[in-house]
Amino acid sequence: MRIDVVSIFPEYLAPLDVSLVGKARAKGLLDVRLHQLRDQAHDVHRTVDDTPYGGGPGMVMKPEPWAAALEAVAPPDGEGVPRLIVPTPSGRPFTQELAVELASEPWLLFAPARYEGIDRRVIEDAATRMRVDEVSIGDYVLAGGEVAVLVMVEAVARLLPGVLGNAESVRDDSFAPGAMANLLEGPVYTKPAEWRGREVPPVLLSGNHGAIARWRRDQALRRTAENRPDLLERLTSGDVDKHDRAA
Ligand SMILES: NC(=O)c1ccno1
Repeated sequence: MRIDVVSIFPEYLAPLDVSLVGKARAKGLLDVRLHQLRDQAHDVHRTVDDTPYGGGPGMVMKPEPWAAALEAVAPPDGEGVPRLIVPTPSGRPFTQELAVELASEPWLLFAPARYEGIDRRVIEDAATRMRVDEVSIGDYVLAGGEVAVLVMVEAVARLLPGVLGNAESVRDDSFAPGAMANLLEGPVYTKPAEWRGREVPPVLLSGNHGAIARWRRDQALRRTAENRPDLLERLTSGDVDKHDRAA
């Protein structure tokens, strides 16, 4: 997978050099390229923003530098077309399901905005050439989209074959498609079996895989009921025993 990020703060994406994503890049599983938006602003101050039409606070990111930056990354007559992801509080929710979908894309291009956002015409113009998703990582406002890019790149990269040491752990993720869809992951334990007077649940030491699986699902249902009752509403009645729902 190729990932391009255009930003006025490409240094904000430095964490993509370390840990899981850094190792994936070193293994050649991920090709991450960072681009400075200001390189496409040719006035003496390399200006990328201006006052908003219609008035109001803040500044809006100008269309010309962004259009030039996106076309420099993905020339209209070039080979292949990226999927453009624009982080914004007003976007569709970023979910594990969307992360799985994006992990199947060969090329993602992220356009994190600063200020009050990017002139709308940039999105409309790009949509004539590539798929554009405006995506929110949560119901809050950040100073810029770079942090959202870090979140999305990590969530997507860990799903790529060969990135995680144990591909099985993706299957049991919270929200993972399949058995865990709409369920939070339950508690986890490791050695020692007793620590500060607290014992590991005996079922986890039993070696009874069926009982362990049932216990884990029960714990997932309980944690979901406690922390995200809204998710339980999405589960079909067949998934959740009435007793568990009331738990
Ligand atoms: N909530 C978000 O995804 C976001 C992106 C930029 N600012 O906030």
